[in-house]
Amino acid sequence: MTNPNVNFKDRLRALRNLPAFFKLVWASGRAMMAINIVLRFFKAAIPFLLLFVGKLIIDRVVHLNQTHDAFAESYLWKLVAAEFALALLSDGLSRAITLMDGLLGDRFANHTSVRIMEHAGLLDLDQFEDATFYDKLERARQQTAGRTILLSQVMSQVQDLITVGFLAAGLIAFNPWLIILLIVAILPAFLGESYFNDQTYALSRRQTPQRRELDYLRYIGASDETAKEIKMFSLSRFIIDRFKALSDKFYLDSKRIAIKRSIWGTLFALLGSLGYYGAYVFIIQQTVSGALSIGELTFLAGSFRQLRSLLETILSRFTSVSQGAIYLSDFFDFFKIRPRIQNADRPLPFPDPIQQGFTFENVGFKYTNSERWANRHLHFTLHPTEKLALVGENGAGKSTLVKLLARLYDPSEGRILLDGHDLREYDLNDLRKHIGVIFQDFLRYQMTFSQNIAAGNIDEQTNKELIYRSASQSMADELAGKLPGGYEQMLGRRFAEGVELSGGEWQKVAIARAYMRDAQLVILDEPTSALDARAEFQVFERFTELTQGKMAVLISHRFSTVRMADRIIVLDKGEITEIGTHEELLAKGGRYTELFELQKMGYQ
Ligand SMILES: Nc1ncnc2c1ncn2[C@@H]1O[C@H](COP(=O)(O)OP(=O)(O)OP(=O)(O)O)[C@@H](O)[C@H]1O
Repeated sequence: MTNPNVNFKDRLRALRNLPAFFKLVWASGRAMMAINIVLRFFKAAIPFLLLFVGKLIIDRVVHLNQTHDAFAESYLWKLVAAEFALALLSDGLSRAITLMDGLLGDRFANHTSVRIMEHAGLLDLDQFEDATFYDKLERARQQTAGRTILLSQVMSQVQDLITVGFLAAGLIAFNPWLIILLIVAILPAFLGESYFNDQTYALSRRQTPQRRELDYLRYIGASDETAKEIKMFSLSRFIIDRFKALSDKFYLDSKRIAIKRSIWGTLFALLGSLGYYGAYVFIIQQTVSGALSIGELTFLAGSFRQLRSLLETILSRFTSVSQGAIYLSDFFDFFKIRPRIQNADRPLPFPDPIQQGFTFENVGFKYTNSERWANRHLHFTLHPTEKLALVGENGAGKSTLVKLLARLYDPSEGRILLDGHDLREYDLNDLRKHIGVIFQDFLRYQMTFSQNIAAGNIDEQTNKELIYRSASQSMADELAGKLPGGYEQMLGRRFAEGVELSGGEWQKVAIARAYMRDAQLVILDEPTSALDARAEFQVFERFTELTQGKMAVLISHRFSTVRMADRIIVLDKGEITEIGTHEELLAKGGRYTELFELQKMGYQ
């Protein structure tokens, strides 16, 4: 993790993110951004113009008090009309700017959310399993609202700087020392502000993992998916207590900084007021002595007051802009994460049909966050048209093996060949298209029955015939007949009118996904565990029939299913201990026989 302590230099450096940021904003709404800039430019000139016209009006009034000049009077009313017009314009511009900011902000938020999802879609499975990565993803995601605010902050900053330019020009024309007095009065407040922002940022970074935990607790504490278990185990209190302990700590840490900040802020504001009144006294003295007109007095006092508040706003906004820019680093850092599993420079097309099969050559694999080998010394070939079953106790490495086969991970040692070429040489998209996998923890999409099946090959989502056929092949079609909405029935409980399915029913729906694509290799990683013995037998019998001429890998703990395979691999602690047909393995009297006998006993 990067150092959570930031200093002024880091802040300035973070501003370098702004051009890339504005490029993104520009991409999400060109016309809106251009209009916004023009509006803000006009708005920037108005405070100066108002003060200036005000000065002219007062001087004219004073002049009229002394001489009754009809021409001067009509000029006075023109000035008043101009000031009124300026006030109206200012109001109109403010509203238009707020509207543009809001609309542009919404577009930008949508645009970046899409970019985050697109990028996340490219990343590797093991990157999602890494906590540091998750923190980055979380920060990138979380600050969507912050980035929208940053957008209008930067725009306002530029606008205010232009206004300062106008006002300062007027002030300098009168007395440049007033500007220096102004800066001296404001600087301490700025430094204090920036110090406390650094503290807040460091705190919020330190708290990211805990915030994730809080979100998680909030989720398991109150969600449709968790309610059943939480109730039965009476876990509610446990979760609430954990949530409270964490959130109280959060609160105390933030409170400490907020109090310190408020005390110092008051002191610094006092300094600012001293500076202002010093200048005010000076201007009054000059007016009394006759060096300035009353109009000039109001103009200068007004300019000084507005400059002070503008500069304070600009300086404190600088800390929040740079703060936002630092958060932007997190955002851009997320986009810098590159998937390790990538296409070769000149990728090979997936062989169609496969000639020699998949060969594991001394393949070993360790998960990034683990020291243990999940698979080791894997040596075997999966031949074309062969049905292979994987058997082993929990944690033996069966799922890992199939994830390697589908190239969700690359081996840590050894290699996997497909028709004599390393799997890494093939086009990834092509590979994924030709391999169909249904995992034990397949997703239960809170979508319609039909969409749940189409998920297996989303390009064919409108191909009703294919969807019906796949459902019938996995025996999910009987279920559709019973649902009130048929194939268009919403599944799950999250959305209105959704119907929840039983575990086994969900599994049949998931298996239908495997039939949606014409894959050359189909992997079923135990998606049948919730089916009753007869249903599982039927599902696999059909599966074997329907995938004739194709390669398949099956994982199941039921031997009635396993024995349907042409060959069986027995895994133990990640390594292959036996390999052969059901009969060969039984004849051997080894681990397979032992597991087989155990299960037989269970059925007696
Ligand atoms: N994402 C992961 N990160 C770290 N370790 C993991 C991960 N997934 C699995 N493992 C570890 O790798 C080993 C093999 O797990 P795998 O899921 O391949 O076993 P399995 O044979 O499929 O088990 P089961 O029959 O319970 O599904 C286990 O020790 C497990 O703890």
